[in-house]
Amino acid sequence: MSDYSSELHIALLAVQRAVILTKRVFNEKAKGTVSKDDKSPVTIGDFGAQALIIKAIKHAFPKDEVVGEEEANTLRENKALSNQIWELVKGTKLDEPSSDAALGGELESEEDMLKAIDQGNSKGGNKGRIWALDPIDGTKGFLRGGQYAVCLALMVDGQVKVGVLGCPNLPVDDKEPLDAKSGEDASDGPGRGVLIGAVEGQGATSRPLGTGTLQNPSAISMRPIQDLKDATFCESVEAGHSSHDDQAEIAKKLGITKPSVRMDSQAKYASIARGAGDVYLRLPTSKTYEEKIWDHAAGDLIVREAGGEVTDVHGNRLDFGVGRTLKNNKGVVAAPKASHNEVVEAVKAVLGSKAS
Ligand SMILES: Nc1ncnc2c1ncn2[C@@H]1O[C@H](COP(=O)(O)OS(=O)(=O)O)[C@@H](OP(=O)(O)O)[C@H]1O
Ligand SMILES: [Mg+2]
Repeated sequence: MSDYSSELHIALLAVQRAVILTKRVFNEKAKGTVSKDDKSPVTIGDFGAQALIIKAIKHAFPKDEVVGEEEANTLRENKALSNQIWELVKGTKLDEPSSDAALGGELESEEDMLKAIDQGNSKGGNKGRIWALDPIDGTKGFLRGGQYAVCLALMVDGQVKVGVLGCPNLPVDDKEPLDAKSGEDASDGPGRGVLIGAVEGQGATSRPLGTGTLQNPSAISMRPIQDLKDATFCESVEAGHSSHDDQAEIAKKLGITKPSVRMDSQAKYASIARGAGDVYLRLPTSKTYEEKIWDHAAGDLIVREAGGEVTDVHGNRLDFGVGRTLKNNKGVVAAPKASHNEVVEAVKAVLGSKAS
């Protein structure tokens, strides 16, 4: 039986390398959006980070498939854009040569970059080894200088086995509690950047985000919470992605008095997993939207390995084995194991009262 140590190692390094690129994109102000879709914009960093990570996975595990958020069609139709991304991607490497070599070194050409992006086209499913990749999750947060995450998870036969989240704008300190400002611009703050990982059955760990070597990991766990009324709960910044109104009503029902912490991306899963917050609520805003597996796979495992439970609004575990989306689930409820049931009951009560 695999202990997934080499998969975790490669995933941590690959995410580290991708973050070098996303930071360059941000700092060079080359962060303009490519897609006009207001709900989920795409930046040039999304394409570059996807290429770098897929190159690393395919080098280490050639037979594995990848479900990646982006595809290269737009770039093939827009040479200038493709070239702009290639100029950023080609110089991006880890500081430690042996770590970079473990990822297969640099992409060789612009065409190689486009091919790597398109290798994220797996249909997903419940057979074999499939990685779920979100090169920049929380793109709106990224653009604002707020929270974003580079997210990578390995699923085997539809079960998440390895999860990694690179959160460049979260504090390094696992115990720094969230406050109302945690989701705001943090791009230039000192002591920021954390890399979190988990392997099924082996717990979750964090270490500072580096640029080539992996520092010693610390075990992370959710905060023990005696009474839910003292909980800190996280939600999306975007009201279009999850229903702020329903979430406020649920919090009230649970007696939570602290204001919600709004932040973009899977930094929400990362934050509750390390005890900086307690509960993550993502209530559907539409009957038709299907959550994407790359927006949840790594966070789901990390929270569960840190002592939490993650389900949909009906209390069912998220099903990552049915394709590129979570079509069997609606919404997300993540909370410490001992309190999770109480949160789901409150969710059901609030949503149920609106059913008719
Ligand atoms: N309608 C709707 N409902 C739910 N979710 C949606 C919806 N539309 C988009 N998305 C996805 O939300 C991802 C980001 O979620 P966040 O909670 O971080 O929100 S946000 O960052 O504040 O936008 C975001 O991921 P990224 O595109 O990687 O940022 C989208 O995949
Ligand atoms: Mg996303």
